Amino acid sequence: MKKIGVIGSGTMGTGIAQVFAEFGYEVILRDIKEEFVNRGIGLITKNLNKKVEKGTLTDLDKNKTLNRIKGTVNIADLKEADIIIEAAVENMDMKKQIFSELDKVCKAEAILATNTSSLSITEIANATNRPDKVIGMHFFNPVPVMKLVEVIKGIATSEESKSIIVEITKKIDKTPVEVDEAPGFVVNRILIPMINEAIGILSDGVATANDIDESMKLGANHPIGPLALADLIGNDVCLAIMETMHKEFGDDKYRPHHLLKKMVRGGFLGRKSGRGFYIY
Ligand SMILES: CC(=O)CC(=O)SCCNC(=O)CCNC(=O)[C@H](O)C(C)(C)COP(=O)(O)OP(=O)(O)OC[C@H]1O[C@@H](n2cnc3c(N)ncnc32)[C@H](O)[C@@H]1OP(=O)(O)O
Ligand SMILES: NC(=O)C1=CN([C@@H]2O[C@H](COP(=O)(O)OP(=O)(O)OC[C@H]3O[C@@H](n4cnc5c(N)ncnc54)[C@H](O)[C@@H]3O)[C@@H](O)[C@H]2O)C=CC1
Repeated sequence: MKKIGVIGSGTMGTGIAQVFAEFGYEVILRDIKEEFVNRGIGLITKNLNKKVEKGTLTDLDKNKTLNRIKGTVNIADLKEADIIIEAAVENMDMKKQIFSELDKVCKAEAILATNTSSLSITEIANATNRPDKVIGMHFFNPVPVMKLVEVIKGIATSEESKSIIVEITKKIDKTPVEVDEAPGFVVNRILIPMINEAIGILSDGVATANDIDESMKLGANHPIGPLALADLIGNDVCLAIMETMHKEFGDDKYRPHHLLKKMVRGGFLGRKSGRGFYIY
């Protein structure tokens, strides 16, 4: 069975690590600081404890799952991984830096996947000497619940790499959808401008945050409203996606709302910082 490396133990990296471990894969979870790694493993433990409380997981299986996850701050520990999934911050320069480091330490045959929400796979791949083995593997938040994985080939990604990612996506009980490289791919090109519009409605004083969210829940049957969703995703991530789409398409319909920028500048990032459109 393949060994999985995960880069970044934040919102997405912890979800990805948890799901692979639950399906029996050995996982190496890497972040830049010991405290971040521990926080990530703490989050996974909390999630698994909830399942034990609900009676959908035994204590024994919880411990087996946790034992399959090894935390590290040392990127060289990823040398044993067959597939590495990068889920660090949504910033092209950072991703290029990470992929160039991964290219040096990982096995020649290892596939380097990115969970980017909007960035060019081709550009990330160009930071490595193995662009045929670099691919987009875009999970959705919360990873343990959401079934979709967008699989995105860059200009040089091989069919073989794509097949391996499609296959492993099915093995963890997710549904892969093949998507051509384009800013924001499919889901985020629809979803994030909707969130941006909701922020505009809030800023215009048309309705309160609660009423905007209630409206979309009751009037459009969304599971949660757009502002609660922004808090779940992270306002920094939403802003980064809008900025990428704005820059890449050159179309002002993707201009990030100034209130979104203000929230991020103030550290109102959503659930992960304890405060966004709501307080947590
Ligand atoms: C930005 C990007 O690049 C891409 C993206 O991810 S965009 C964001 C995509 N995600 C969405 O749109 C999510 C929309 N929201 C939802 O689907 C739902 O609100 C939700 C699934 C998150 C929560 O569902 P809910 O009915 O509101 O709450 P709740 O009853 O507490 O949870 C439902 C189930 O999900 C589980 N769950 C909720 N949050 C979870 C989390 N963070 N981790 C693990 N499991 C979670 C709960 O444990 C519960 O499980 P059971 O059915 O086994 O009891
Ligand atoms: N939040 C969401 O709903 C979704 C986010 N994504 C994408 O996933 C990626 C991660 O997003 P989140 O988990 O939300 O971010 P986050 O901010 O919750 O976590 C990012 C983590 O990466 C770590 N990190 C930064 N540089 C690193 C490095 N060089 N090596 C290892 N770890 C490093 C940070 O310390 C942090 O713990 C981004 O590219 C984002 O666009 C994709 C789907 C959904």
